[in-house]
Amino acid sequence: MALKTVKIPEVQIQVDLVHDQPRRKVGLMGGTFNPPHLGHLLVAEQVLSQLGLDEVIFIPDNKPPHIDEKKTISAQTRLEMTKLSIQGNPHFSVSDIELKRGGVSYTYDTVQQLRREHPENEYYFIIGGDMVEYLPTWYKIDELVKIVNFVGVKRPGYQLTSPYPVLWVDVPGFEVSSSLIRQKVASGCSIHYLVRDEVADFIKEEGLYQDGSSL
Ligand SMILES: Nc1ncnc2c1ncn2[C@@H]1O[C@H](COP(=O)(O)OP(=O)(O)OP(=O)(O)O)[C@@H](O)[C@H]1O
Ligand SMILES: O=C(O)c1ccc[n+]([C@@H]2O[C@H](COP(=O)([O-])O)[C@@H](O)[C@H]2O)c1
Repeated sequence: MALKTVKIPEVQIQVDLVHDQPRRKVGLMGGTFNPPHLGHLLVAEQVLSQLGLDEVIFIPDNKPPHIDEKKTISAQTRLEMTKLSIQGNPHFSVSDIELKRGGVSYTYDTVQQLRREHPENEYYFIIGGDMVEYLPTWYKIDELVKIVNFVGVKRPGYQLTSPYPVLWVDVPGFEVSSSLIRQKVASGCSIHYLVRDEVADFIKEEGLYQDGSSL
């Protein structure tokens, strides 16, 4: 059989690299993490697996919008403890985006910045059930709900309705909080099994929370 070479005219194909790829589902776990405890890890892991997220990024705030700053230790120290807390989980990471930006850490600013840097991602902001009733007070909340999915983690004793769309996730209740950890350290009580060993060691080595001034 005789073969003939045929010249095909050049065709220009434009591929939309952003929207032709499946969007990555990224969870954001914002917090003061003063200190990070096993409740944070339990919640992040459950949300990751129940919603089929690709990863969860822990974001320690620089200046929390609604917390008395005097009770908070340095952002750098909280960042360091958060890194220790997530060690070994390939789906977890820690971002210093709010520390680098400085000032009060509004979630709207953080999500906008992340969307600019990673337009391929779809974001899920994880909040404890205790936070949901305060959503109406958040900075630029009407715009924020349009660019992020809020995931509410059911926490016993807190209101489970919100004027804004919230994706509710059932997580076994584990009533640990950073305030409880600070109280236990100040009163010389064990925090074993409430925080990662690495975090407990760090708190001890640095002498954090011992004088009760951060209660
Ligand atoms: N045990 C828990 N179960 C479910 N969600 C939690 C739990 N602890 C904290 N969260 C949620 O994790 C996020 C970050 O919390 P944060 O760092 O302020 O810790 P916290 O334990 O609530 O701190 P504090 O006791 O100092 O108020 C918030 O959305 C909070 O509601
Ligand atoms: O943007 C806001 O107005 C806003 C108000 C309250 C809380 N947040 C964020 O919610 C996360 C949990 O807050 P907190 O106070 O429980 O540590 C943390 O990332 C905060 O920056 C954000």
